[in-house]
Amino acid sequence: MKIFNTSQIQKWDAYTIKAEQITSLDLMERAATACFDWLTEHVTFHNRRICFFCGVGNNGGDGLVMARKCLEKGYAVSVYIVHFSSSQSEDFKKNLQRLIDLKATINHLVEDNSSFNLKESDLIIDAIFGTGMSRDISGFTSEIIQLINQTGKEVIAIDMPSGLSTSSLLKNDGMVIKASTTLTFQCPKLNLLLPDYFKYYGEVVLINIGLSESFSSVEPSSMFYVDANFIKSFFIKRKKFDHKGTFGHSLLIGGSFGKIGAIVLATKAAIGAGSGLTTAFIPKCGYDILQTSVPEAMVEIDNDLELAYFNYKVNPTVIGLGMGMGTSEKTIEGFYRFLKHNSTPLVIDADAINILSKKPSFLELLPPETILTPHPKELERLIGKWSNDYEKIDLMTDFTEKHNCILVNKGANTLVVYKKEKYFNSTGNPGLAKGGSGDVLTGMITGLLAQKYTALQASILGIYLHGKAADCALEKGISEESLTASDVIQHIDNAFAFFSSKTIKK
Ligand SMILES: NC(=O)C1=CN([C@@H]2O[C@H](COP(=O)(O)OP(=O)(O)OC[C@H]3O[C@@H](n4cnc5c(N)ncnc54)[C@H](OP(=O)(O)O)[C@@H]3O)[C@@H](O)[C@H]2O)[C@@H](O)CC1
Ligand SMILES: [K+]
Repeated sequence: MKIFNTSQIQKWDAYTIKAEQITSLDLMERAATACFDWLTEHVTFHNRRICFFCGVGNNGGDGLVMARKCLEKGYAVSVYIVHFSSSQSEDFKKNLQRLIDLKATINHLVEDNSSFNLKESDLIIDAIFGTGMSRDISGFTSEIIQLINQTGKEVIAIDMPSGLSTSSLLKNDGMVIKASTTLTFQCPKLNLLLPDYFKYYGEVVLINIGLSESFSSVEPSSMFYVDANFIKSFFIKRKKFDHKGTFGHSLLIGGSFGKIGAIVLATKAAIGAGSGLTTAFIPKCGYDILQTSVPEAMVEIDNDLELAYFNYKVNPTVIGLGMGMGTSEKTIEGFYRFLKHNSTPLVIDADAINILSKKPSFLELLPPETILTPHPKELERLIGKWSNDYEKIDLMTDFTEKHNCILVNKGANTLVVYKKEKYFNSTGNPGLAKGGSGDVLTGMITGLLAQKYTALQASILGIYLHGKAADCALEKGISEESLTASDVIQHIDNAFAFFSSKTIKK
């Protein structure tokens, strides 16, 4: 799914109105009804008042429609209009009149009369500003936002938490509604994916308001939300006469005394991701462990007791390396010699990334479109410090342009950056924040790259399936706390099933 900015969303809105021959008022009704439906499914109305804080633009209009629908159902409702401007949108005015016709009590908050009282059990709906928020909030509107935040009550934001723009740096930190849930329309917004603003947007729910799909297929964007439909657009299904040679040969290089587990996980994950043949190249101390724990893999060992010679004999399609590899002088020297002679596509993780950070001149030796999979600390060592998420994305962009590589920044909404293109993952859960998850991801991306996927596709498919496998594990009853990297490997099959399964009918 493409991620659009405010002006593109406004274009999309206008396009839908024209294509479907509906009015903007109809679209507002549709959007607010979808939010109301979500509320009725997810919120308890019993013994509870719903307090709508509405601006005077179309976001406020959405709030008014929702308030009307709540009143029609007999729910307890209070409406507060935040008069931040004397000009009101036409659709806001029409919906305000409809509420007045229903004899609803409307409270008007203005500069010199902006107080309100909330009760313990109140639920707040934030419909003050949506995508139209275009400048810093000041005066009594900012006081209202702060008062709402101070109540510490559950807040559901409509489209955007008021005060947060769709896709520009927040300059006035603190002047934004802190929502527990944000019901955003049609497509995710960049600021609803960035870790910096999580404290404002909380859980993000995409509300389909039926905007025209043909617009999003032609409107360009360099930012994408990686969901199931996106994966389907390039997923390769296996064919009857495919054989193991069709799916490449993955070589996983890594491991050191005490860290053989990392290479075991990566090797299993490459196999789980569909690699045709898989070899692990490790120090001798891991030989028995690998052969016993991954019988599907071939194993070769380094001439030294640690990884130093990189003297493997196989001829792989792709190499994934770094997991548990260590950063001793011998390993650094061996890695340098390896890079000098290697032309096989690479996926680089963990200690190999740390070596590249220490020896930036090695970066010139990477084959084109090498995939690097750093966690945030490794990323910082590689590209330098950033002071906000926008700066981080800029640094990642510059790095991938300079070195013609792909960066996979692991975390919630794992981000893949390839030059101007950015891909945010939609799958995964906090259970993945545990040692071993990264080794599994690198193994999976390596196994996918061994097949017929491009480096960018393998990265995107890898992050999606990795997160999906973790989600499937939770669906089977494993908790976020107890989820292990091995659980993720065990559920790769469930993750694939969304795209590749054939149901056998009896
Ligand atoms: N296609 C869709 O997705 C659909 C969207 N819909 C809904 O419409 C929402 C967008 O509505 P909107 O354009 O009227 O803007 P909104 O966010 O209500 O802001 C109101 C006005 O505030 C003003 N203003 C800005 N910053 C300010 C500030 N700091 N301090 C004071 N004033 C400030 C600014 O006016 P200005 O003063 O700049 O002329 C702006 O116009 C969207 O989020 C969604 O909820 C649905 O109804 C239908 C389908
Ligand atoms: K809002």
